[in-house]
Amino acid sequence: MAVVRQRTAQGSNATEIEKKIKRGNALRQGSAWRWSRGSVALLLGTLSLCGAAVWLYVTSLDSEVTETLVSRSELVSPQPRVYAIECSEDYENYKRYPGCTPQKCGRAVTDSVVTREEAQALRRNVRERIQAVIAETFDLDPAMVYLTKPTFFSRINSTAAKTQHDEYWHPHIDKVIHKNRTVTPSTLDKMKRSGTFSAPNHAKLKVTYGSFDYTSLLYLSDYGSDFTGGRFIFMDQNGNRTVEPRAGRVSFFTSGSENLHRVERVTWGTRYAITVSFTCDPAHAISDPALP
Ligand SMILES: O=C(O)CCC(=O)C(=O)O
Ligand SMILES: [Fe+2]
Repeated sequence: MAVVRQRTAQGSNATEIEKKIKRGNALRQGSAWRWSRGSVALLLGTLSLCGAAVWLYVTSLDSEVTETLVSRSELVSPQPRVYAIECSEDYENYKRYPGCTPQKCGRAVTDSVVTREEAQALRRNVRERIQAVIAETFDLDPAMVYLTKPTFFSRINSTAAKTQHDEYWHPHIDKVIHKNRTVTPSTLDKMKRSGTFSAPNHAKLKVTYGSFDYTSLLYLSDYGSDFTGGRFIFMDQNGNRTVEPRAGRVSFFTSGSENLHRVERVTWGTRYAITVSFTCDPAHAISDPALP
């Protein structure tokens, strides 16, 4: 009897132990499951945080951009895409040259004047073709529109600017402003509204180039794949409008304060462009520079 009882006791002990083991296993499995679910959630949380940080970084590179006029991937051909805008009052302060001084103002972009291959090869006759498309777009006599200086090649990367002229990201207008005359009230108003007015900017506005009347830019590299940042930004009263560089793209505009602009800082890679400028004043005309 005693033996049986002992056996029974042993048997019931074994069952208890088995149960405990099973309970222990179940608990361990449960906590392992909870643990792995927790890790997945943590991983997902971290990934989404990283994603959000990257997105914030990319979008904050230039959060002022409100509209892209022409994106890198578009091909504007055969006709230029023209955005007409009202001419600023500046022109009233300058001598008017019939057949050249802007009567209609605006900005335009074309990918068909220079091919990507030609942009890469920097062919000589680029100037005539740009001059022709400007004359056609703004109803000018091409013979009355002269190449002027500076017409230059620019190479921009993310290294620090060496001189003030390398600080291409400041808002500016290309047409010269006489030393003792300040920008027109409407330009100032535009700058104040867009939050870009500051004393140094104001000073810079007085020291841009010579007597540009039409500015053109021939881009030699692609936004997004050759470099990041570096979009061209028109700073309008009601928002900013960008042109994304693309090899072979020619962007051109009247050089008055109707076209206040800047270039975003280049954050990666190298951006190549040629600024080709035109004047109406024969006194500021130059002959074709030899291209490299
Ligand atoms: O390179 C550009 O897109 C614009 C440069 C510019 O604004 C200028 O040369 O005045
Ligand atoms: Fe400019």
